[in-house]
Amino acid sequence: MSVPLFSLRAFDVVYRDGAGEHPALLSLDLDIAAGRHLAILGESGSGKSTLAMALAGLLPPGAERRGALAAPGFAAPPRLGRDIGLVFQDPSGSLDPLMRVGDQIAEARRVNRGGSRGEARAAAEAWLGRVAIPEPGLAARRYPHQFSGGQKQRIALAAALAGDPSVLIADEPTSALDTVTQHGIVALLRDVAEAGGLTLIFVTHDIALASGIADDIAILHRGRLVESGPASEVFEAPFHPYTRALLATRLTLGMRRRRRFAEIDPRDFSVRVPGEAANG
Ligand SMILES: Nc1ncnc2c1ncn2[C@@H]1O[C@H](COP(=O)(O)OP(=O)(O)OP(=O)(O)O)[C@@H](O)[C@H]1O
Repeated sequence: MSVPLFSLRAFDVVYRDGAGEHPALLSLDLDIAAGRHLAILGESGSGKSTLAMALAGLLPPGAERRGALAAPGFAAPPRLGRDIGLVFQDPSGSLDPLMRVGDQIAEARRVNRGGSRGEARAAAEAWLGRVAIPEPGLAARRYPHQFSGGQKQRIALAAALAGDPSVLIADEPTSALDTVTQHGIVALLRDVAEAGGLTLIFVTHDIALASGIADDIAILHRGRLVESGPASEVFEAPFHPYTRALLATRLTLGMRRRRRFAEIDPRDFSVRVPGEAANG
């Protein structure tokens, strides 16, 4: 790999609160390559969001970092909005309900890239078009509540990209959406990342979505990186028993959601399909 965008070595994150210490990431060694699409995959609580927030420089004050997290692929320390765009699971959390969506995207443009108000407004409408919001000129004058959940996520994406970042971190951006809308958002993320030559870091618990978007995969389990590499290698020749178990659960992806990860026994990584013998 040429110079990685991000490089983590023996990287730990520990949360501390009144109830004690909660290790969220343990001894992570990972290089993230520029221009590729990385899916960070794992079940709930495995540390995916913690890793995404650490990369974005957004760990909360109570989080203690140890080890190294460097950004050698940037000329200067990366800045949120300008170098790194961020979208979350709930687009309402990143959109101001009292502000017209066009103004929000224009503001993100001006704060990060300067220019006149007119230029920023034009950029906002162009972005609304690029994320496939119909009638961008009219849409720009509407408020977030006047859009569907999927449209709001598209608008949040436009705001995240308005500052022309080179990296987009998407933390479970489709979890709150129905399946059809999910696939539309994933296709859009892939398209905008490809068109802009962006590095995409996509956090998900869903193997099917990860396999639809990722060049590279990093799999977390209980705060540890158990496997990482090109998606084709990880999916075709998984090395770690947890990855093999995770892929075995892929058979159940068409089934009810709650079954997906509950079937892996953390003690021996065997896969237990409810009502059947373990096949791990
Ligand atoms: N602010 C916090 N204070 C204390 N513990 C935290 C905090 N944030 C996360 N944790 C703990 O750190 C661990 C990793 O959490 P994290 O949110 O990174 O996992 P995740 O894989 O993104 O999970 P999910 O998919 O459910 O969002 C969990 O045990 C979680 O309870």
